[in-house]
Amino acid sequence: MKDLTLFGMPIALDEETGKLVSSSSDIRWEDYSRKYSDKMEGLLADPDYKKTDDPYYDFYKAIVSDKTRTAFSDVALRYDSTVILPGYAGKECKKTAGHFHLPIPGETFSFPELYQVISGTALFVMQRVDDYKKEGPMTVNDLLLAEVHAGETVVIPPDYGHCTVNIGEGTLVFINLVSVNSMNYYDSVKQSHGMSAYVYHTETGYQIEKNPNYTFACEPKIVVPTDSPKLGIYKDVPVYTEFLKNPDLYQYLNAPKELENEFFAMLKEK
Ligand SMILES: O=P(O)(O)OC[C@H]1O[C@](O)(CO)[C@@H](O)[C@@H]1O
Repeated sequence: MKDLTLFGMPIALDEETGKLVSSSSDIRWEDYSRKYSDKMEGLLADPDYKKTDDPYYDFYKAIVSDKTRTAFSDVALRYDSTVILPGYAGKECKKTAGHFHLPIPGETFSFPELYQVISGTALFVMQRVDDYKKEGPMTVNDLLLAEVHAGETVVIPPDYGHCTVNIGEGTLVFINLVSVNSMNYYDSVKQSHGMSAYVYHTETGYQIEKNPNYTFACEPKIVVPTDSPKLGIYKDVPVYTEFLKNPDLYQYLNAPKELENEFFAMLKEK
């Protein structure tokens, strides 16, 4: 068992099964699901990779303790976790499917989403396109690849489609804080055979390749996150703990306009 102290609550990773385990009966998740490689069909760099028994990632929806449930529901935010298992599809690093968020009701832009890495190393692929519901090739106007290590946090800006890639050698565990009203849109990513950057494992780390099913009006930028007091983000401090101190500070996840620049300002080019 590996203790995952960055969760801010007693949750460990069972390294044999890759599953999260809570040592407190008070902590629950609303739902759990595991995605296997067959469900990634059409999203991978290699269209022929279809090993159906290869586990890709687990999703734990709405993790709360009885004591903290209302702190999250009062501000309409949800705390989930995703665990991407080790391994590769050919040479491609394992990743989540990827999606865009639909616009906030009554607005022209979508909900942002906060992610903190709990264990392992992630590359968050974040892409802004000309039209996320386009049927032909989407044009990428901005492509940010955020390298995020355990204890670090990134916020996906409104209107950026995103997926998370496991670029470490082991299991990647991360949490997200997101509006309960945020809805996902998958079709255009699926039709494009994944996000606009494919990430491959190499001897020295990882390598990026542009997905040929997109048109590019920009070059990919590798960035790293920094602390942001305005966003309640501090390296090695669990977002869960920080959120409970001041849930209202995280209202930017429901109403992002005022702090939007900060989502970009906290990212530094590598
Ligand atoms: O919905 P996808 O693209 O399979 O990815 C799952 C991801 O989406 C979320 O469910 C919430 O937006 C994340 O917690 C998770 O990492």
